[in-house]
Amino acid sequence: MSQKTILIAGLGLIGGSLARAIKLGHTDYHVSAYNRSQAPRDFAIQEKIVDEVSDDFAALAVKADVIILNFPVQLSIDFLKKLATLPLKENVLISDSGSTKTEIVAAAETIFAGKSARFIGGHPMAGSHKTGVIASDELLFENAYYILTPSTLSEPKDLAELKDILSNTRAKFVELSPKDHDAMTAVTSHFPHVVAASLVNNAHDFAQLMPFTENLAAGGFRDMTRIAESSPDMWAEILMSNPDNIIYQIDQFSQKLAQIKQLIVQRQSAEIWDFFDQARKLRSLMPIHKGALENFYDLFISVPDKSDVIHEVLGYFAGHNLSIINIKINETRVEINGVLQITFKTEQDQKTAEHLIKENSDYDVYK
Ligand SMILES: NC(=O)C1=CN([C@@H]2O[C@H](COP(=O)(O)OP(=O)(O)OC[C@H]3O[C@@H](n4cnc5c(N)ncnc54)[C@H](O)[C@@H]3O)[C@@H](O)[C@H]2O)C=CC1
Ligand SMILES: O=C(O)C(=O)Cc1ccc(O)cc1
Repeated sequence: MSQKTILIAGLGLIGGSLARAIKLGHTDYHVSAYNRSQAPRDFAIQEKIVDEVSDDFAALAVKADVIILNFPVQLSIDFLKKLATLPLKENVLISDSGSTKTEIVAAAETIFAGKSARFIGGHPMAGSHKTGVIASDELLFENAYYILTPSTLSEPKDLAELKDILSNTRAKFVELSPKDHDAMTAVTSHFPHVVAASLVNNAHDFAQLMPFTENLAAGGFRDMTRIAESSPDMWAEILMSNPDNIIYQIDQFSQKLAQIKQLIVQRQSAEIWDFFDQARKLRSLMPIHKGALENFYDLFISVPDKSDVIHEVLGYFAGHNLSIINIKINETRVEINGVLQITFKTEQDQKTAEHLIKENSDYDVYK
């Protein structure tokens, strides 16, 4: 154990979650936090998320051994520039949590060329559409990938040091080049946010003609658009920071839409079936089915909206000694089925439970 001062700059959802995890994992560390506004600072002290808070970035930065920037991407680059003007500690280790990596790593390499500061880009691949320290959670990154992008300002021992500092996030660390990171996250994160926002805007436009439309949005629309409630500040910056990869995805996607449109125009029902079947098979093979809790096994049960349904389903398992890790019921509405999600520790328990539910009820069960 070593005494270190860790500065969390930006006490929002990500900064707050990192601070919580770091402090819980390393009680010997002094964790300080910069935030421009007072309410998050007061909250963080009250909740014992950090040891010290201030709106004086420079004063905290010069005392820090490790600095993690948790701002919208472009602002983190501005803060890197500020850091370069300060008498920082020798060999200070700097990282960030931004959703794009090429721009910030290139900026750090230029800004700190010839200085002793070390820089490693970071991106925890978990989060929420919510913002702010109030939504922060020390388990936010558990089992999620945490991408680290080394730079010319870092060596393997620096990576090991950063992983140790972040170890209590319980994330899975992966090293990628900034370029590969930005290409891949454009597909799985940045472009889907563009689609979600477009779906909502599209429904709204159509509702100008037929106002009842929005009332008919069901579970599928809700699942596909939750992230449209994300912060516009953050997403505008992400698009500006990774434009070429996102434009490429928009072009690829436009081609896919044009293809399916053509199939519909030509009434090619067999090909349309193949289009959906291919997606269904591919999705079932994607690692997202393991969720954040890799190696845990989920069952999704379509259940009626009644108060004792969890009791009822658990009753089917009586005497089978199944290890259940988590039970969650997604929002249900009167007369509409809800989804009961039960997470098991082993595949065998998942199979047994599936069998028992099918034997005792006519509920649909999915993995
Ligand atoms: N929200 C998410 O799900 C994820 C976000 N990220 C990245 O993490 C970074 C932080 O995002 P969140 O914590 O979600 O956002 P947030 O909105 O919860 O927090 C942003 C922080 O930046 C500060 N800030 C904003 N403008 C400022 C300014 N002009 N001067 C000083 N401070 C300012 C705010 O006070 C706040 O502390 C972003 O770069 C984002 O791309 C990465 C992974 C997941
Ligand atoms: O809300 C969600 O599900 C997200 O997609 C969270 C998220 C947002 C930004 C990132 O860079 C990584 C993860």
